[in-house]
Amino acid sequence: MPSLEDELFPSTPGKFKVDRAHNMNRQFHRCFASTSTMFLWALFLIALTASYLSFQSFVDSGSRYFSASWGGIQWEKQVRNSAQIHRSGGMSVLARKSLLNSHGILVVEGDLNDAKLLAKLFDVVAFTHVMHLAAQAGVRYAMENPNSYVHSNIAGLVTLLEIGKSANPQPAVVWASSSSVYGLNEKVPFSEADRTDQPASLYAATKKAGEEITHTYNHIYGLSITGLRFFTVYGPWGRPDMAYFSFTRNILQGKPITIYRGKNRVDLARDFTYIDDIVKGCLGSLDTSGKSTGSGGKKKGNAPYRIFNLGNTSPVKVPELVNILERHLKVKAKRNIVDMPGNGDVPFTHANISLAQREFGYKPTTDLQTGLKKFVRWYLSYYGYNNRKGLQ
Ligand SMILES: O=C(O)[C@H]1O[C@H](OP(=O)(O)OP(=O)(O)OC[C@H]2O[C@@H](n3ccc(=O)[nH]c3=O)[C@H](O)[C@@H]2O)[C@H](O)[C@@H](O)[C@@H]1O
Repeated sequence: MPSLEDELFPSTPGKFKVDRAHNMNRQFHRCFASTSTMFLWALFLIALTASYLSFQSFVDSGSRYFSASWGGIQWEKQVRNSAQIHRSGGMSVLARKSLLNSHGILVVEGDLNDAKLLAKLFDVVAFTHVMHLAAQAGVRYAMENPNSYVHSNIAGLVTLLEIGKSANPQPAVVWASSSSVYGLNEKVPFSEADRTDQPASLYAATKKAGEEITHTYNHIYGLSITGLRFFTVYGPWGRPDMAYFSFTRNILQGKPITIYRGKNRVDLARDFTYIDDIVKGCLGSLDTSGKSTGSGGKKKGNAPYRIFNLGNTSPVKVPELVNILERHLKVKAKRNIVDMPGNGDVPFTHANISLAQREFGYKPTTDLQTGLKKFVRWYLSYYGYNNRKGLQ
C-alpha cells in the first residue's frame, strides 16, 4: 500500500518538502492571482507537474496529487469546451481549482513528463499559447534532491517543447525562468543582457539551461519563446518553503527563524515581487508573444525569442522583511542570525525592468509593506488565526 507521501507525490524524484501541517485536510488548491484580463487564446496552462509549481500551495491529504487516468470521449469533450476561445469582455480567472472549475475551466492533473498526455491534449485542442509555470523550484533544496531539478526543469521542459514543435499549429510558449540565472553577477540592477554564465545553484543552472534549450527550439523549429525571469515572487497561496512564508509560520508558532547573513556580515537582499504584479507581467507577455512560424516540426520562418525580468526594482534586506512581518503579525520574531551557508544563495537581486516596460507596459505597483499585509491577511484567515486577539 503506497504511503500517504507516495499518494501525494508523483513517481518522479521531485518531492518537495511540504509542511504536513499545511497538508492535513487542506483542499488541493492550485492558485494563481485573479485577474480581470480576458484570455483571448486557447491557453494551455501547464500548472501541474511531477514537482511543485512556483505558486503551488496546498495539497489535500485525502486526494491524489495526480488524477488516476485521463482520456476518452467525455474527457476530450471537457478539454475542448474548456479551451474554447471566448469573445472579449467578461472575466477569466486564474485562481483556485474549484473556482476554475466553476468557470468551466478544466484542470487536468498530470505529469509534465507524460508525453502521451501532452500529445493528447494538443491532439484535442489547437492551443495557441502555452503558459509554462511548472518546475521544481527552490534554490536550496537542489542540494538535497538534485535529480528532481533535472527531471522537471530539463527533461520536463524538453518533453513540452517536443510536443509544441510538432503541434499544428505550433503554440507560442511563455515560461518561467528565474532571477537566479544572474548568479554571482555583481552589476546592479540586473539587465537581461548581463552575464548569466555563473549560476550559484543547480536550480539556477537548470533555469539557465532552460533558456538555452528554448533558444534551440526557437532556432530549429520556429517556436515563439518568451522566458520570464521572476524575482522572488510572494503573496497569498504562495510556497511554504519560501522565507516570507516559513518566517510567518514560525513567528506565529513562536519558533525561531534563521536569517542568513552574507560575507562581512552584510544583510542579504531580494527584489521581492508581489504575485499580482507577476500575473500582469505574464498576461502582458502572452498578449505580445508573437506567433510561432513552424508546424508539424518544420520551421517556416524566424519566430520571436524574448527574455524579460519581472521584478519590483526595489530590493529589501531580509531583516527588514522580518520587521514588516512582525508589525503585521504583532508578534516578535525569535531571530537566529547565521552566516549564509554555501547553499547556492546569492547576496542580492535587483531587477532592471525597462525591457518589459517597453515591450508590454509592465509596471509593478505593490511595495513589500503592502504585499506582505495582503499575504498576512490571507495567511491568518486561511489558517484560522483570525480569532487571535490583536492580530489584523
Ligand atoms: O527570484 C527567484 O528566481 C527565486 O526566488 C526564490 O528564491 P529566494 O530569493 O532564495 O527566496 P527565499 O527562499 O524566499 O529566500 C529569500 C531570502 O531569504 C533568505 N533566507 C531564506 C531562508 C531562510 O531560512 N533564511 C533566510 O535568510 C535567502 O537567503 C534569501 O536571501 C524562489 O524560492 C526561487 O524558486 C526563485 O527562482
